[in-house]
Amino acid sequence: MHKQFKRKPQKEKDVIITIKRLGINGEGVGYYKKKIIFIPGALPNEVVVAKITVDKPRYLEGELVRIKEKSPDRVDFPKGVDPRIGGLELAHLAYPAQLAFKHDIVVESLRRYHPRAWQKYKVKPTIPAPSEWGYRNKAQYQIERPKGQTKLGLFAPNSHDLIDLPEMPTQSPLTQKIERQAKSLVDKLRIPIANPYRHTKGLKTIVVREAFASKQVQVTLITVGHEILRLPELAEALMKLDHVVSVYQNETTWDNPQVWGNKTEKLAGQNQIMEVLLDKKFALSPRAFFQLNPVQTANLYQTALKYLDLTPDMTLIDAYAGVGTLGILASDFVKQVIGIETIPEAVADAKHNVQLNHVKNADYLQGSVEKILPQLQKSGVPIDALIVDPPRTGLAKSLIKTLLKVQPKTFVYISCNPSTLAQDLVLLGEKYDVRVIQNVDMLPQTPRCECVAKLVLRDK
Ligand SMILES: C[S@@+](CC[C@H](N)C(=O)[O-])C[C@H]1O[C@@H](n2cnc3c(N)ncnc32)[C@H](O)[C@@H]1O
Repeated sequence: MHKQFKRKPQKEKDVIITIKRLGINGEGVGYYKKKIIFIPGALPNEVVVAKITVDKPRYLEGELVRIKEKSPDRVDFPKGVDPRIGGLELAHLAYPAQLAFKHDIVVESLRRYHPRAWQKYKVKPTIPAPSEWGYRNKAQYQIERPKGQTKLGLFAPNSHDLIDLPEMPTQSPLTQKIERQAKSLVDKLRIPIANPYRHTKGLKTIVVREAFASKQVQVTLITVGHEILRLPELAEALMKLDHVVSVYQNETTWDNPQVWGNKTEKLAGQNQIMEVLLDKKFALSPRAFFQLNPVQTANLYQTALKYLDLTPDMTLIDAYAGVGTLGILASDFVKQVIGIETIPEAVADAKHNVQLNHVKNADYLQGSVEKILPQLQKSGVPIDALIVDPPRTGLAKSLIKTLLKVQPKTFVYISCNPSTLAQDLVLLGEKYDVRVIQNVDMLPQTPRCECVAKLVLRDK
């Protein structure tokens, strides 16, 4: 008999762990036989029973079985909500402790990469979100039809389990309602659904975005393939729902690892939906980035504008501009704004938003900041003030080199990833000191951070 069959199956043993801290993904971190172990759902100072699920040379992963000693910061997970859903990693932690955790994550990132004089940085307490629940303006649900039954929802992490119409307490109620209604219409019209196993054409994802100020809703139907049976009828039916004013199709392919494909086409209604922030209007088309928590975005932008110390003689570069939000808000306080953004639709929205707000001193350029900023410098544009708001990957090394040459006098860095922020500050530390970092909680119940750092040129 093969050796494998002679051995008795080893029963997985439960282990007892004292949780020391939270990891960057919000999981409890402890040690078992000197090896680090990550246990989602466990909290600092708790003693828990866990089952080891992953055993790698450098770390372990465990599943929480039972809490032996409970943290005073533990709160009940929202009732009726599937705990496997992503985006609720901290929903079992009291909100003040979530804010403290987000502050500590920033300090830990600084400690890890130790940019010059980091101990002197003032890392301010996290600004709480006005609402801890119902704040998300966008729902992006996947669609499948196993055994003829339509399912629309979110995948449980690391699985092919699609949780159908999940109760999602951080999502705005209107976006959830439209997703539910969209599912019924897809079902009624028997719209073909893209099959992930057979790689067939059809509907793959339904994105619902709400502009909080106007209550206008835009629905984007992401499809594999272009010609999908009865899709125009679905668009018409969606337009009849309350609040829906715009329906688009975005086309993707099975080999695209991103949710969104490159081709976007309007099927019905308006081109954009209208959001309002700090008394300025922002028209949004489907692929343009917009913060997920519009109410808290006002606090984020006000912090950034305050740290910029703008004066009327300055030229401000709004780098990674999205639909032009920060530049348009800053335009009242400077001589000129130049925005830079890669996505053509976002640039078109930014230009449109400049006109909507009767702004006369702002223009938006399409392309990468890495390419366009050196061109602006060469053509003699004075780069007095700079705001960067990059994706999670942070700034490209080539851009940092350019910035160290250009040396804008006032410089604000908005970051959604404290780890890349700290790494970029190491390089920027050659010329810049950091005065203050303000964390703004954009996404309660998640471990995600958003920080605003104020950089000042060091006196030689
Ligand atoms: C985090 S969003 C910030 C958008 C905007 N500042 C806001 O607050 O709404 C980052 C934006 O940068 C754009 N982007 C990503 N890489 C870029 C690059 N290399 N150059 C210019 N824009 C880029 C993305 O398309 C996205 O709109």
